[in-house]
Amino acid sequence: NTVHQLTGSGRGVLGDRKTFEVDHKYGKYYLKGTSRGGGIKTYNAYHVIYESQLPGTMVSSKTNYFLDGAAVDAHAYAEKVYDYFKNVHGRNSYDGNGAPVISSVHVGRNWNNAAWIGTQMVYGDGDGIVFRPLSGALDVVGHELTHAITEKTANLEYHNESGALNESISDIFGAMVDSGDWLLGEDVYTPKQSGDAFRSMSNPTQYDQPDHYSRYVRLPDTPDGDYGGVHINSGINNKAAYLLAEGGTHYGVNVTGIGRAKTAKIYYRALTLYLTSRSTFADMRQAAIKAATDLYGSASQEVQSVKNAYSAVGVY
Ligand SMILES: O=C(NO)[C@]12CC[C@H](CC1)C2
Ligand SMILES: [Ca+2]
Ligand SMILES: [Zn+2]
Repeated sequence: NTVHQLTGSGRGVLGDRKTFEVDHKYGKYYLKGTSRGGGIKTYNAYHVIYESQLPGTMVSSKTNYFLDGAAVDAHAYAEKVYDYFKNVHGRNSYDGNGAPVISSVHVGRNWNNAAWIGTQMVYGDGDGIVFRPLSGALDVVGHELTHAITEKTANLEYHNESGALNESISDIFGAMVDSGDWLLGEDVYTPKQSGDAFRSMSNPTQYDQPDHYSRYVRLPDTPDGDYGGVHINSGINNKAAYLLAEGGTHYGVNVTGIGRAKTAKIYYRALTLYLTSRSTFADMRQAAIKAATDLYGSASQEVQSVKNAYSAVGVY
């Protein structure tokens, strides 16, 4: 089915030039691609006050060159994340059935955050101190779209251990799509300070996350308690995933790395077939073992490494 793709271009948040699919109508170009599933569309929510006014106004330009860096990155990175899940995992959009991917940028006022709100992605501009516009990080876009996939599959409840797994799964696929490192948000975090990140999967403790179950942080299941510390305790499962891919010795336990690609396949299969809405960390260990067994056999190195990675972070 040859779809006539129109190509637009622009510079992203970091000033880097990129190209992406656009639409042309009534003499204007739009950030709307139709060749991926039900389409990828990017909106400007600058004037939006209430959530009911989302997504806002579809981003347009008189030419096929776009000047809004946050919009350029939200659109181009949504294409990359769509392509990753389609080409690597055979999944057609976040629902597996070609759901349109909708993003809004310039949401809120200097909002230091981004989110999947159940129907679309929303990105703040950041305050220029803590964050620059958050769609400028491919791992953030991957993180948010993975929340949508999780919601459509395991639907891990967003609190306590299942919520920490929900967060970790989003970090894992954010890191897989942004395949150069094990950091999260490094491209948009603290623009005035180089070399730091919002989270580290290779060394969660660097940004005050636990890297062992014995260090699990019990917090109230309230907004102020980060719903039981979902963005804190995700470090434990993040460390396990990092060890599974790269290997290492952690708290005296040796893990033989199996590489990023196999690690991604194990977590994708665990997420879509074995995890459920109330899965605990112990359930995560079993789901990963089952997925690795399906994929590589019960006597495989991959299965042994899954067991060792979870033992290394104190999850049995
Ligand atoms: O973890 C997150 N949301 O659940 C973050 C927080 C900062 C980045 C954008 C959104 C990641
Ligand atoms: Ca990264
Ligand atoms: Zn998240």
